[in-house]
Parts: sequence; C-alpha cells; structure tokens
Amino acid sequence: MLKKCIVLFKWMILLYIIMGFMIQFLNAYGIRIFQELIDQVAGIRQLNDILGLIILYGCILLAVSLLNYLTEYPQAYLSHGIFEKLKIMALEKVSRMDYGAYQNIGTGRMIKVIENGASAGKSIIYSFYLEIFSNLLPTMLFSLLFIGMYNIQIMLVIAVGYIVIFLLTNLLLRMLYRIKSSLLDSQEKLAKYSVRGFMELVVFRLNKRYDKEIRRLTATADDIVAKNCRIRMIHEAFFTIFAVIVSLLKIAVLVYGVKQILDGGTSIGIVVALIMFIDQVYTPVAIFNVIYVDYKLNRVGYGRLEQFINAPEDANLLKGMEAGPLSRQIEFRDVSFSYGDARLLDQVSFAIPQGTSLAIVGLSGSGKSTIVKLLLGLLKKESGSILIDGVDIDQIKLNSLYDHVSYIPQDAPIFDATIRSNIVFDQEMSDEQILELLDTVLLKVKVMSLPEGLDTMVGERGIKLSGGERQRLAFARIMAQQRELVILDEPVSALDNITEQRVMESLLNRFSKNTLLVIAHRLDFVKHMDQILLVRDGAIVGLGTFKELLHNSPYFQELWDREKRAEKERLREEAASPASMTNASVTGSEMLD
Ligand SMILES: Nc1ncnc2c1ncn2[C@@H]1O[C@H](COP(=O)(O)OP(=O)(O)OP(=O)(O)O)[C@@H](O)[C@H]1O
Repeated sequence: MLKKCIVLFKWMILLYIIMGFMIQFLNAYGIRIFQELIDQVAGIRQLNDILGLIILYGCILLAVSLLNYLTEYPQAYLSHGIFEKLKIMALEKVSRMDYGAYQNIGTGRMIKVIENGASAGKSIIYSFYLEIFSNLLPTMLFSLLFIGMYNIQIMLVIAVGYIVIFLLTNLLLRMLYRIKSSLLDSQEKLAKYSVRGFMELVVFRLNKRYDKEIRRLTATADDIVAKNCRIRMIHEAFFTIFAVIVSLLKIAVLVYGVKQILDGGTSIGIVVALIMFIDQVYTPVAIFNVIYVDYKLNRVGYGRLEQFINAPEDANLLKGMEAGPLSRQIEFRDVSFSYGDARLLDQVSFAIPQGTSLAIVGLSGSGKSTIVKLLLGLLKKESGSILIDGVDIDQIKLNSLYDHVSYIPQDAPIFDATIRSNIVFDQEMSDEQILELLDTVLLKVKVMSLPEGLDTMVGERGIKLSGGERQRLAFARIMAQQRELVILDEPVSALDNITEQRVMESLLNRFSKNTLLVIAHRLDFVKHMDQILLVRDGAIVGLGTFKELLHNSPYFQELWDREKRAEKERLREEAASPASMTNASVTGSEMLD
C-alpha cells in the first residue's frame, strides 16, 4: 500500500527532494560565504571591498527563504494527499472484503484502525522517508563536506557523537514500543465503545447504559492520557540528553578552535563556521533519531492497517463467469453452512423457478437470513451447490450477478443521503418518475410535505424516517431497479396492517414476472406466494404452497395457529382500548391520504 502511494505521488516527491537538496546546499554554502566575510572584515576597512560578498550572502539568504516558502506546496500536498489516499484505499478494501471478515472487525474498531493506520502510513512516507531524503541527508551531506574542507578530525568526533546518540535512542526505543502498542489497543477500545454509545442513543438511554459506558470510557481515557504522558517524557529525555551532548561538543570545538587561533593555526571565521556547522550536522542526527523512533512506532499502527488490508477478500467478487439475465432457476442443492464451528444449515435443498415467488418462514434464529446471504454470495457455503441458472455461485462473478438482484436487508436498508439518492443511485430518473414510485409505496404525500422534498437528507441509516418509511423508501428503490431477482428480508416488519396490505399488493403486482424471495415472520403475509420454505433450526422441514403445508406439516399448522391466536389477542386488546382504536384509525387514514 505504501509503495502504491509512493508511485502515485512520485513526481511531487521528486520535486520535494530536489528542492530539499537545493535548500541545504545553499544553507551550507551560505555558512561558507559568511566565514569568508568574517575573515575579510578583520583586515579590510572599506565596505566596497567586501560589498560583492555581502550581496552574494544576502542573495543566498533570500533564495533559501523563497525555496522554503515554495516547498510548502509539495509538503501540504504530500502530507494530506497520502493520508486521504490511504483512507480511500481502506474503503476500496472494504468494497472487496470477505463479508465474514468484515462482520468480525466491527465498525468502531475498524474506523480507528483506519484512522490510526492512515496517519501512521502518512508519517512513515512523509515524516520519515521524505524527511530523510529531502532534508536530513542533504543537510548532513553538505555540512560534512564543508566541515571536511576545514578539519577532518572534527568530522571524526562528530561521527563518534552520532554513535553515542544512536545507542541511547535505541534503548529508549524499546521502552516506547511497548507503551505505544498498548496505547493503540486502548485507543481502539475507546473508539469501539464510544461509537457504540454515539450510535445507539435510544437503546442505551432507555436501558440506562450511559453511566456505565462513560465510567468505562473514562477509565480507558485515563489510561490513554497516562501512556501518552510517559511517551512524551521518554521522548523529551532523549532531547535533553542530546542537547547536553551537542553543548559539550561545541565547548570542546570552541576550546580547540581558540587554542588554534592563538597558535595561528586557524581563523575566527573558521571557528564560527565550525560551530554553525555542528548545529547544521547534528540537527539532522537529532531529527533522524526522533523520526526513527516515530517510524518504528508508526509501524505498529500501520501494521494494524496492513492486517486489515490483508484480511481475506471475496475472491468471487471480480472473478468468474459473467452472470447474464437470470432466466431459468435458482437451486440450493444439499447446502451446509457453519458460523465458525457451529453448524447452522444442514443439507438444505430447494429450487425457485424464474418468475415465481418463494417465502422463507421459520422462527427467529432458524437460519433464514443466512440462506439469503449465501444466495447473495456474501457468506460462502461449506458444501453443496448453489446453482444460478445451472452455474454454481462459486463460478460466477458476483459483481455481474448483482446487476440482476435487488436486496433489502432486515435493518438499515437506507443510507445517509437524500431521499432521491436512496431511490435512484446512479440511474437517470425524472422527479415525476420518482414521485410515481413514492406514490406506489404510499410515501408521496409525506415527501411532498417536506420543505426540501426529494432532496431531504434522511440522516445516518435513515434515522429521520420512521421504521416503516425506511422500508417503503427501500421498496421504491427496488421498484426503480426492476431486476430479475428480488430478495426481501422481513420487508414489512415495521408497517401497520393497512399499509402492509396496500404496499404488498403493489409489490407483488410489480414483481409478478420477477423471481421474488421473501423472508417473513407473518404467515398471513405469504399466503399467496407460489412456494413456502419452512425452516427449523437450520433444516428444511417443509416446502409447498400455503394450503399444502397447512395440510401436510404439523409444524406449519402450529405456527399458523400461534399466529392466529396472537392476532385474535391483539384485536381483542384493541377493541378493549378506545385510545388504541383511535390511534390505529389515524395511522390508517394518514396512509390512505
Ligand atoms: N456472523 C455470525 N456469527 C455467528 N453466528 C451468527 C452470525 N450471524 C448469525 N449467526 C447465528 O446464526 C443463527 C441464524 O441466524 P439468521 O440471521 O440466519 O436467523 P434468521 O432465521 O434470519 O433470524 P431472524 O428471523 O431473527 O432474523 C442465529 O442463531 C445467529 O445467532
């Protein structure tokens, strides 16, 4: 990933490095000219005699200032560009990621891993490699070159000082490593818990979870603060030790230089230049040691992003046979599936001819959504075959299959965008066409009453809409798509009876020629489907029409009786409560408007 980034930004990187070399050459050359100036001033009384040298020195200083300003552009471009690009690459990864691996990571942790990792990746390229090549290397190179011209022995002393500093840093490095690694753990934990708290306001508030969550977060935050303080103190200890070593070195050079001046072996200008060069040559050493520590630490953060980037991908997404228009049938043949070690589906077989409808019914947790996710290729079967027009799903390029499938998942079928975008995605559709669809799902009046109409933002996961409105908006989307296979997971769970009936009639009419697969809890709802698949604890225990199952399957009869009893109970309660009657009729009449 980092290599990809470097290749992507190669021209800007090259420009940045060339500018760095130019600046550092001019800096070193400037010190050299300054030394000549000092030495000439000692013997010359006329300003005119050294005016040329002063002008040259001034020009160098101006050129350095201008170049420093100009490097701001590649600096800003690279630091922000690399950071954002890494985050985009992470999203690209999510687009190809194996669904099971995605489920395992969790959103809060994933966001933190990506943020931390992208920031660490940016620092590795920008604050480490580029800093070395555009600043430290040229500074050291030109400084050593110019020092070597004055005195080879001093060059050697500088080299020894460098080794001492390097060894010291390595010691500190080991300590920092351990703290930083556990710091990342705490930060990811904090992100996980806070994202959970931010997203689940209603559940947390009603269950009074916030106090406990905040206490837990506070403890984690305290831990993060303490670790950051320790990291800072170790960092700063390094700087202090470094400053002491450089000061000692400067004093030694001063003593040695003054002695040489007194013995007539050197000039004042050269001693001043040497002191200036010590700063020049050691600053990169100091910076290198710090950025090396940071680099090692950033490797920890980036390593986590790399782990995420290396998570298994869905091999079928972009590879395999192109799926044409679905024309024959979908068939599950002895399909088994486990979540980890827990076997859920055991040798499931059924078929849906093209253009017919199938309902999957069964108690909660029996495996209905899992069957659908297997059919969508999100989850991968353990054994058996899932045949789409006779071709196993493992051989099909899923991206091409998705052109022929509409799917509404159980929860959050809506994303954070406008009502219009939630329906059309990339299709070209006029407002009239969109409103016609909204009319079919009984949402037109509601949308027209909104100040921003179709351009109303629905909020994260459609939070500004009711549960039923979210479902109906998703229906409008699949009606706009008109694909051959339509899969609905609990499509009417949030609708009242009247709305459910009307919306479902529209849906079944519109999709009468399509293959329709519906997961439903209410059996009443699936009476008119061509086939009903009855699932119990991951096994198929019945397949047939509503009437057939009612005759042949005691389990189906039991579920149907239970539903009838519950319905009667509900009606009795409604009859006994005038308030609820009024409410029910208000809801219904609103919908019928
Ligand atoms: N990612 C997962 N990891 C482990 N177990 C899972 C996972 N997803 C689902 N399960 C388990 O698999 C079983 C079947 O889940 P599934 O969602 O298919 O049930 P369902 O019949 O659709 O239920 P419902 O009607 O409540 O939506 C459940 O017991 C569930 O806890």
